[in-house]
Amino acid sequence: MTGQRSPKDFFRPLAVGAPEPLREVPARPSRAIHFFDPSNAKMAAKVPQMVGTVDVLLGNLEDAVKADNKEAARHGLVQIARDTANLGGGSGPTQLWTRINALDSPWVLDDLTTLVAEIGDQLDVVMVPKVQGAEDIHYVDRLLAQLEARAGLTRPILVHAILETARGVVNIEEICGASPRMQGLSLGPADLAADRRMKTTRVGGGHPGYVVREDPVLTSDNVETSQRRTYQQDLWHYTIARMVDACAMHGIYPYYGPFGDISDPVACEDQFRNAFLLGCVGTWTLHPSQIDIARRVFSPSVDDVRHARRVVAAMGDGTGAVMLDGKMEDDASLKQCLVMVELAEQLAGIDPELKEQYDAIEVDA
Ligand SMILES: CC(=O)SCCNC(=O)CCNC(=O)[C@H](O)C(C)(C)COP(=O)(O)OP(=O)(O)OC[C@H]1O[C@@H](n2cnc3c(N)ncnc32)[C@H](O)[C@@H]1OP(=O)(O)O
Ligand SMILES: CC(=O)C(=O)O
Ligand SMILES: [Mg+2]
Repeated sequence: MTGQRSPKDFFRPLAVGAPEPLREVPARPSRAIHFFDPSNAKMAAKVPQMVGTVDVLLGNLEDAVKADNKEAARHGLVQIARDTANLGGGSGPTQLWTRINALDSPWVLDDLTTLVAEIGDQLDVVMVPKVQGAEDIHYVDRLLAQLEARAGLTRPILVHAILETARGVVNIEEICGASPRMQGLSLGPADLAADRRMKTTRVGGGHPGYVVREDPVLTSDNVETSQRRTYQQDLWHYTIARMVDACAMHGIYPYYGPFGDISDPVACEDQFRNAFLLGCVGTWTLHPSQIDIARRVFSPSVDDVRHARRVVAAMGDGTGAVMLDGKMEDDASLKQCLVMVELAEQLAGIDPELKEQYDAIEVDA
């Protein structure tokens, strides 16, 4: 593809002295990417006690941080990273991510130069907003390599793109494949809606006007018998499905994004669950009350793990077909069950409560 590195150069460091790019993106649990504003003293004070209770803590520097607080947020994040034990750095229970300012903003260069120099060894992933195409990832890729080399880092910092422009959606495959640093994609429903000129005013979630109406039921005299029901549809289905395919193709991870109606945990849970079922590995949490929802939704249920283990056991060498509870299982349903079993094992490795629940599962023949 034009502008892409040749296969032989794809995994070469982009600066002398920069760490070797990873061949495979580590599958680290990231059910909840919890956003906080490092310039908000009350939020910042809560961060140390959140380590170990949430998979990812993300210091947000972009939208939702007031322009006057941009520098305070950047320096606040450096301070928090330095002062908080077991936060980020490629191991430990909670990863440290940041969302930098947009690439055309006056703040982004200082965001990257400061953060990589000061806390690059702790920073696991840099989230880049409003990514339009591979050229944005190439810019960040080279700059990170130069800064990593200067800071003497031995582990590459990964990059996550937010899909929040129509052009970004159109270029989704080239964005995912632009660099071995690419860790994943998140949906940016608020900016994306504005860029597409959608007629919504929300941050993620459904809309009561986006419906399908059932056909009229007529009597033999051609009179309508009852009111026709409507069914609300998911505004984000198309975009999430594209993200899942593009990410799966490139071996990276898709995430839902923000659900702005903090006061509606039920609808929040539904949106998160749709994303989980379609293939997303996690979501953002904007408020502490959303963390438990994300953790619950993006961890396979005990019933699903029990069923998956039963299929694995029944399928023996993994070939052929068997009947379980009146249903046919074969190589393909086994593969789905293995996705569930592997995710459960991975999560049990970092979540003692889940480990206890999964360990207690008894699988009958
Ligand atoms: C479209 C996008 O770009 S989405 C991404 C950008 N947006 C964000 O990052 C938003 C992050 N979240 C927030 O700013 C806040 O949660 C808000 C503005 C939504 C609500 O904040 P508040 O009105 O303070 O909520 P609330 O009163 O319920 O907070 C309860 C407590 O939780 C704290 N809290 C709220 N949000 C967070 C958070 N994200 N992380 C840690 N603590 C938090 C509050 O400081 C408050 O602390 P206190 O008990 O010591 O007073
Ligand atoms: C997530 C985000 O930044 C947006 O929805 O615009
Ligand atoms: Mg946005």
